[in-house]
This record gives sequence, structure tokens and C-alpha cells, in this order.
Amino acid sequence: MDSKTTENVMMLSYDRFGHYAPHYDFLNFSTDSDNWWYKTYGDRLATALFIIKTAEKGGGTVFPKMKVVISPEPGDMILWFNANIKFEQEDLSFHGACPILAGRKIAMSLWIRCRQHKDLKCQMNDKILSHELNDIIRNFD
Ligand SMILES: O=C(O)CCC(=O)C(=O)O
Ligand SMILES: [Fe+2]
Repeated sequence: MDSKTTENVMMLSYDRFGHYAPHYDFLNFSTDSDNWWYKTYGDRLATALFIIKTAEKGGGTVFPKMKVVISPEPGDMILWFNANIKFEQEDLSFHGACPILAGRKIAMSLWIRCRQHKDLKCQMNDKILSHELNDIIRNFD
């Protein structure tokens, strides 16, 4: 993936009771938005969350609409899509960080935009089925 199409990394540090209320990373700006990032690189296709340190208790990444809590280990990367194949907001991508009950969590998040991935083998468009999208993401070199 072309690093130009990602925003700057965001460091996240959560102390006891620190949390991130459930939200969408997809911005859903109107198409005539004059936001430079939006106009140039589109909305947030995916989020990569690099786990540097996990809390002793709590602090998982929760996807309430899928009833899933991810409890990663340091060194893991969690990747999820914020957009569906039509580049609309993916309803299931609603997520948040559970409160820290003990210790500290440190993570780094990277928001990957939709457009201008010159290394992708084919351009993404709405003719691509979602299982093909997985292959495209896996096959770029
Ligand atoms: O820290 C987490 O588990 C979630 C972070 C998050 O929602 C984000 O970086 O967009
Ligand atoms: Fe998020």
C-alpha cells in the first residue's frame, strides 16, 4: 500500500479507566467537501492498529455490532475495513477501546485512505466483489 495514502500515525496511550468510545473511523464527508485529504485520497478505507503494549486488565478493541472483542498481544497488528466495496461506511466497523482496568495500553493507529494506491494490481471499483478485495490487498508487492 502506498504510504502517501495514509494519514500520519497517531499514538494512543491509555491509562487506568482510559477508553475510546465506540465510533466509526469512516468520515462520511459530503462529496463537495473542501477537505484536502478527502478530495485527494478519499475516505478512510481501513485502519491498521499496531499494539505496542497491552494493559494488564481491560483495553481490548471492541466491535459491538459484531459482538467481538479483540485482545491482542504486543507486536500484533489489527486491521479492519471501514468501507464496503462501494466505499460506503461499513456498518460493522463500529468500534472502540474498552476501559483499562489495570496497567497501560500503548498503540499506534494508521488510517489508510481509499484512493491512489499505485501499488495495487488493479484499481478498486464497484465491480470488484468483496472476496476479490481481500485478494487484492494480499497480493500487492
Ligand atoms: O485503541 C483502540 O483499540 C481503538 C483505536 C481506534 O479506534 C482508532 O485508532 O481509530
Ligand atoms: Fe477508531
